[in-house]
Amino acid sequence: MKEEQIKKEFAAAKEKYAALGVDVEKAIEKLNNVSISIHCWQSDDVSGFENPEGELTGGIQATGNYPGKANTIDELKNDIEKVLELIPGKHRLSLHAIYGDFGGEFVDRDQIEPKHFQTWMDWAKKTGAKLDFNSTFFSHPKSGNYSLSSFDPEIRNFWKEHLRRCRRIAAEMGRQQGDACIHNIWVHDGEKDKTVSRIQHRELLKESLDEVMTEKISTDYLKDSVECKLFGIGSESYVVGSHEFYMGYAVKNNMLLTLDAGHFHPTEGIADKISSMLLFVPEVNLHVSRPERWDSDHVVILNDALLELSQEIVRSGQMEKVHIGLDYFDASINRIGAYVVGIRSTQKAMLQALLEPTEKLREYEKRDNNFQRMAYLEELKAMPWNAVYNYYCLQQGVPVGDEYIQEIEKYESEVTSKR
Ligand SMILES: C[C@H](O)[C@H](O)[C@@H](O)C(=O)CO
Ligand SMILES: [Mn+2]
Repeated sequence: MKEEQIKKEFAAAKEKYAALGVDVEKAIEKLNNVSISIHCWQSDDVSGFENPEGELTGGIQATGNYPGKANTIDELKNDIEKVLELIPGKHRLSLHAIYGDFGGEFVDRDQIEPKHFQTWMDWAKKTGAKLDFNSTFFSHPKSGNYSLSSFDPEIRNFWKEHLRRCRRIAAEMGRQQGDACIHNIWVHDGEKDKTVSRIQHRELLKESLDEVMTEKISTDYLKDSVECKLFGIGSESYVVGSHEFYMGYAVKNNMLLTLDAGHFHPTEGIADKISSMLLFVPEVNLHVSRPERWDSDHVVILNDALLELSQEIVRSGQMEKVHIGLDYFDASINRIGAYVVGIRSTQKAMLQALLEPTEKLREYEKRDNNFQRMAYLEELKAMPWNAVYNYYCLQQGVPVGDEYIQEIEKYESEVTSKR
């Protein structure tokens, strides 16, 4: 697309939005402050570098076998750098504990230390992408159905030590980057079929978390967030860390709650949860995903669920308290493409929400003018928000419109297809 055309379309869009009382430049500025936490695990189908040939367990599954996955830390870094070149704004990278730089040695989960992530911290400094972190309880011989909530004290101790170390690693990331690292805690524990000892396992999970959390670490460095789930593959009947469990836990302990779009009943969205949770927890962490009939972790696209979620984030007036992270892993398509589409779609949804004349809509709402509210909400769908996004990309020196597709094809033919 020609620069002149992009600017012309932007000028027309700006005028249209101004007529609704919307300041387009302000919306762009706010969008530019939205740092999306990019999940490292789309690049390699959640294999990691601890035991890359091992089985992916914990009730999650990456389906497909598209060539070109990242096999080494360097490949992963290169892929993420390519992604960062193709999207506007400054973003974060979310690492799982199995992605450490273990120097070819096997380092078990109860042995990991900040030093195993120092090369990542150096990379983050160099690229300007801050880090978030995730403890990894799955894909390990000691995590069958249960880890932190196991009846076996040895198993629990092993995972408590893992969690303790992950918190310290995340805190060190936060310290070095001068910005708190969000440490996400997702524990897959659960069972395939009707489970009788539900409360016992939940007591154990609570006990394990409580014990590890006695180590106080400043939220200047570390923000712990707990992620619930309704069911997984092989844990269809019972997941210890359910929504009620972690909502209760986060509220009681004043911690962050992670809402993953794929972790609820198939037709239940997470958008409407934002305004409630912000009243009871200090901040909310999101795992933006796309469940297709189940928690299938499809690439995020610009659909109604994403738009509603973005609207609720913006309308809450507390954008700075909602951390947007991505969580999907599609192994059936070009993985760089999967990242770029998901990130750009998330930004487009956020931009549409930021371009909403919310106060005007609220005025109608207050007066019970619900036809007008509905009509404007419909009209907004056809407003030229994409011209604004194109202009934002131009401003930031990244591909405009569909230009990123060619870039990805080029990277595929020159880099990923040769792996
Ligand atoms: C790999 C991630 O930690 C994982 O996807 C988790 O966040 C999740 O959502 C499990 O379903
Ligand atoms: Mn998740």
